[in-house]
Amino acid sequence: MIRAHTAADVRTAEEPLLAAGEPLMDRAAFALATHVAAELRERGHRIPGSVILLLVGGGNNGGDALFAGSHLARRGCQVHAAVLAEHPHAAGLAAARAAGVRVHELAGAPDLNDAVTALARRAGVWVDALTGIGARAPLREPLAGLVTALAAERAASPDEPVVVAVDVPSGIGVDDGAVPGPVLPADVTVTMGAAKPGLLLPPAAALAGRVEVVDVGLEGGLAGQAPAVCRLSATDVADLWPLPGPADHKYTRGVLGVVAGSQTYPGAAVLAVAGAVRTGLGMVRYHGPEIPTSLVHARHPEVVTAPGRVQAWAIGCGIDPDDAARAQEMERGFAAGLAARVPVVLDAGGLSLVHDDAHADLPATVVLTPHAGELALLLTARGEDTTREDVDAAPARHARLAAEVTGATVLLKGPTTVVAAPDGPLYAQADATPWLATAGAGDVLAGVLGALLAGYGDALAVYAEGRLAGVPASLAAAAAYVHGRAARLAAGQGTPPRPRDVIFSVRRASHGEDDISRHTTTGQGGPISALDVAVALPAAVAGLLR
Ligand SMILES: NC(=O)C1=CN([C@@H]2O[C@H](COP(=O)(O)OP(=O)(O)OC[C@H]3O[C@@H](n4cnc5c(N)ncnc54)[C@H](OP(=O)(O)O)[C@@H]3O)[C@@H](O)[C@H]2O)[C@@H](O)CC1
Ligand SMILES: [K+]
Repeated sequence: MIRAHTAADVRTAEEPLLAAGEPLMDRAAFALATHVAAELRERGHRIPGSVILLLVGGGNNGGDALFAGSHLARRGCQVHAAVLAEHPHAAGLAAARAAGVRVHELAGAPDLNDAVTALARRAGVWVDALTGIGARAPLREPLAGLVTALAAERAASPDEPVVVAVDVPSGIGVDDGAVPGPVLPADVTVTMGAAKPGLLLPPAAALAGRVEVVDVGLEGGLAGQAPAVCRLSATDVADLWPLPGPADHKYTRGVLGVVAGSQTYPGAAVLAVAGAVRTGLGMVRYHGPEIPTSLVHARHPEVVTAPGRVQAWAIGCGIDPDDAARAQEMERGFAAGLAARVPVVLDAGGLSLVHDDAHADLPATVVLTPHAGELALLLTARGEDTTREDVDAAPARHARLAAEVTGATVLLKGPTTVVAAPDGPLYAQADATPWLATAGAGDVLAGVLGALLAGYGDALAVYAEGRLAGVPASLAAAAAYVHGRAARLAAGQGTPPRPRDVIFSVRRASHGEDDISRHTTTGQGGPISALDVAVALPAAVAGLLR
């Protein structure tokens, strides 16, 4: 699991180490230099003679780059430092000069953008060390204008330079993933001590490139701090998976009640049921009108239509809330779920059930699965005026707000899926493929999540007593992971990345570098349908349980 910690938590963890004289910046700088060298090697460049440009701000983030630059200069690189602050890190500057780094003091220069762009044109690697966790986004002028000019220069450059961000791409919201102003998109972000929330959360995460976490010795200090954002890996999902035992039967494995599909949108029923059945559970009880029922039975003869006890509900896929009969059926299922205190997934039309506060203060075992537009509608209906654009600009904040307003857990669908409960960490899962943006994919996800929740059976009913606090959110993140993994398999793109907590350990003198966002199989993949995703689910689950 990747655990991302806020800037404040990182500072709290580093304080006693700095007071004890631990050389945190040396570790950070050495790892940064090693990663820059690795990028050069990976692109087939020799390290001696390579031209590197450091973009140096006035804080310790700039200090990291200056010390790293001195290592690289000693390895024969031609290193230029564009120093953009009046008072850069003094020791870093001295070390850089001593090692032969060419220092260009450009703070206050009238032709700043031209001067830096001219240096940038000659360099194969740009190291973005303008600001790190000590800065408040957005970047101020003149750095904002400079970053805009460099981003344009890079986009126009025929042999794209590699951009390595130090700790975070300068200008992102470190704690919330916001992008309130210009940011130079990075190929790699080398982050110190722990991942930061903005490296996992949309929209900033998309500007961080591959994220490398450097162990500088903070893990002890961070162990007592709850992470702000988590990302599950295959191992975490496998640990959460409800495995059937020899004594299990269909009722103990979990029964899911599904209220999905309508005469107008019958296919949604098939997809939601397929998602559930192929994720694995004891049984599905389907509640719907004639056409969707016969389609469901044609594909899944094992599905039962008789009413009876269930351990979870999935409600709303393919249902127009204006369809009075279907709306009544949704309400019946929801009320039954709440009364029995079993988990309920509300998707698509089912979200209308929480547009008013008739069901105020829901338990976190109710999981809402909106996309950005549906979340904006829900928040607006609950008195928090919100547009789709607002949600896109700050997905995590709005998912958390919806969780606080309703009490429910919220899984906000998107290229990176964000899960928020009223408390506890956020989850940010980026396991899927752009091919998954296709009709019906959300119906399959509702089925996957319903099956997982049903698999926990009545255990989740005690959630109200707090024994399994946080489990609905982690199961929602696990559902997003498996859904994404199945989509990648279906699209021929292999499995999602395998994140690890610490990738590069300087203190352990490890040279076993890896990264947290490189996929095991690359390639563009190919188109998929929602049904393809459902079909790939058993293989996706089997692969992760191996
Ligand atoms: N965690 C760890 O283990 C380790 C962390 N380390 C490193 O320390 C970094 C944190 O360093 P830090 O605290 O010195 O702050 P930093 O990010 O350089 O920013 C301050 C500078 O930015 C400027 N500035 C601020 N806002 C701005 C804006 N909107 N727009 C423009 N400028 C703005 C501000 O100027 P001022 O506002 O003061 O005029 C000042 O010059 C951290 O990210 C990591 O890289 C390693 O060295 C050791 C191990
Ligand atoms: K930076």
